[in-house]
Amino acid sequence: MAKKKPVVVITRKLPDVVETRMRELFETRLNESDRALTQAELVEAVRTADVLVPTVTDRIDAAVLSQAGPNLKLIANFGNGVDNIDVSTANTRGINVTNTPGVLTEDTADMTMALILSVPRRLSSGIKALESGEWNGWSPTWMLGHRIWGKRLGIIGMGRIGQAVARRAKAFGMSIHYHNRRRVPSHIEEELEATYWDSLDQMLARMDVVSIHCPHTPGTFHLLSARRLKLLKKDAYVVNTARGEVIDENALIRMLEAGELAGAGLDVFEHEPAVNPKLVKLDNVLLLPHMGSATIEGRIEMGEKVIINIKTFMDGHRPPDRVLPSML
Ligand SMILES: O=CC(=O)O
Repeated sequence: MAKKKPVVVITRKLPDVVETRMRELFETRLNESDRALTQAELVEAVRTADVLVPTVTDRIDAAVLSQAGPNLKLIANFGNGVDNIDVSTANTRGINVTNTPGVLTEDTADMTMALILSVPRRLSSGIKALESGEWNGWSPTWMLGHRIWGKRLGIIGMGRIGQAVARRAKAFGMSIHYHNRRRVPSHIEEELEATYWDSLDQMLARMDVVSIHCPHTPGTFHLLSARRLKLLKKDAYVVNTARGEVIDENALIRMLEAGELAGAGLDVFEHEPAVNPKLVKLDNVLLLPHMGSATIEGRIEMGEKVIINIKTFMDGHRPPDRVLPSML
């Protein structure tokens, strides 16, 4: 008798090729509407699924997990960050969690580099000025930004994405500095000519641009606190393509409004999808709607990773991208 296919509940619309392959392999339940599920709908999903495929927009907390049916054995996140999932509770309940690392590294690093280049060079203000008809022609003193070449980039979180950003920034003539829980292997430091700062505070005080690449965990919540933001130079820029919660957004806004920071490039926000209207009003910011990994190629590869994780797990093996609470 053929083995029963696992019931896989997918919370959001995924690329067509991914959904087609999922349908071939699993008893797949899709969300045709592409709106985020309500908490009640999520509870219904975990009650009935063998495997849940959530995304960053689904909060799989202890309350949701407490409603999980006996068949739920795997949460295969369509995404790299797993701060949307209570991994410890899942673990205690015998539910495995996987993510999709690696495949969105280069795309997210590209988007980060785009922000690192765009904010100091005032791309957003320039575009607005041109579109509103404000531009009267070239002027020696109009719309001046800051040079990138020769500036110091401070990377917070030197994992895959942090390193990919460092590689790009080095090619643009920036010097690379980083703070990380652990020092990266010396051959990587040498390749990137990167300086390690054990003290985040000391690094912040010296940087021209600071870019965040650590995950959001209880330990990194508001890592860039009001106190730490004040350590930055007045002409420094902050870039965030990681998670909004890593920065105290209200403190950042106050500093940008007061001219105590030169500008910010943000792809993520503390209360997504809400964006603080005060941020939108600022002209020294470039804001993007969480697009860091938004490439067709990347999203298909993320889907392939999800499929491999489910398939491997269902075949009785350890899924390649298993996330353990100790890794966070
Ligand atoms: O932000 C997106 C992800 O973590 O995959």
